[in-house]
Amino acid sequence: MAGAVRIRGLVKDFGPRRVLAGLDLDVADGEFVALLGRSGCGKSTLLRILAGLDPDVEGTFTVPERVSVAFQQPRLLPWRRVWRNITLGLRGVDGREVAERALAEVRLADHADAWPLTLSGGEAQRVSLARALVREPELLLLDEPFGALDALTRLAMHHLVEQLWREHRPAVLFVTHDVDEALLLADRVVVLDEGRIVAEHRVDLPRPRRRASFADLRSHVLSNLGVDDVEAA
Ligand SMILES: Nc1ncnc2c1ncn2[C@@H]1O[C@H](COP(=O)(O)OP(=O)(O)OP(=O)(O)O)[C@@H](O)[C@H]1O
Repeated sequence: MAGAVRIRGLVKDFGPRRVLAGLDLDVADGEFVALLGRSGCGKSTLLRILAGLDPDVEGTFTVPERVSVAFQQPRLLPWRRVWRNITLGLRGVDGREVAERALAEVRLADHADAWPLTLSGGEAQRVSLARALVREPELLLLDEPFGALDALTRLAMHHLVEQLWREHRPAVLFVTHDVDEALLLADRVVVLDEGRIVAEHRVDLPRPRRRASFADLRSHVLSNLGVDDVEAA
């Protein structure tokens, strides 16, 4: 297989500020990769570039044909019902039926006719995931999708994302600040700093994972991020 993502020597400048400095990264078909790094290190910039939202770069990258994105804020259109938000831009399909199927997958089967402003944060984020899924992405770009959610809703979303990934098997590039979240979900954790990948860790643990199973790896990743693991023994 050609691989889902291949990035070589990617450089991105905002004026005099170099945000990506010759970044290389591969993501295999169906692989779940978490991208960690300090605030402002260029994670969202990288995702925006891969999503085709910022063509002004140097270097090369290839992504598959079907790429979907979900952001920290669900970005639903408040004047369209939930099902219309999901199918917006999809052509040649029975939108209602496709939306209902996707909503059932994110456990919101009875919310097709709801208005976005009546949804909780977790529900809106699940609609955002459904909208990403109906495009049957080969690559799913998730930019801190649970960053704005409370801890319990986050836990439920971890299970849901893992299950959806298992069923659909897109490659995933998942930006998060949460090391535990990365180790719970990803096949590989990569750490970005100074515009390049500075460390990577394969997470060879069976799923579903427990936090206790990755305590050592957690300390290691945190030290790559320049943070002491206060929970370490
Ligand atoms: N459109 C823009 N114009 C100018 N500078 C920008 C623009 N977008 C991002 N930047 C700068 O590029 C750097 C990287 O931003 P980016 O949003 O990619 O970081 P991040 O790693 O996703 O941060 P966070 O974890 O806080 O979301 C930051 O210094 C930011 O200020």
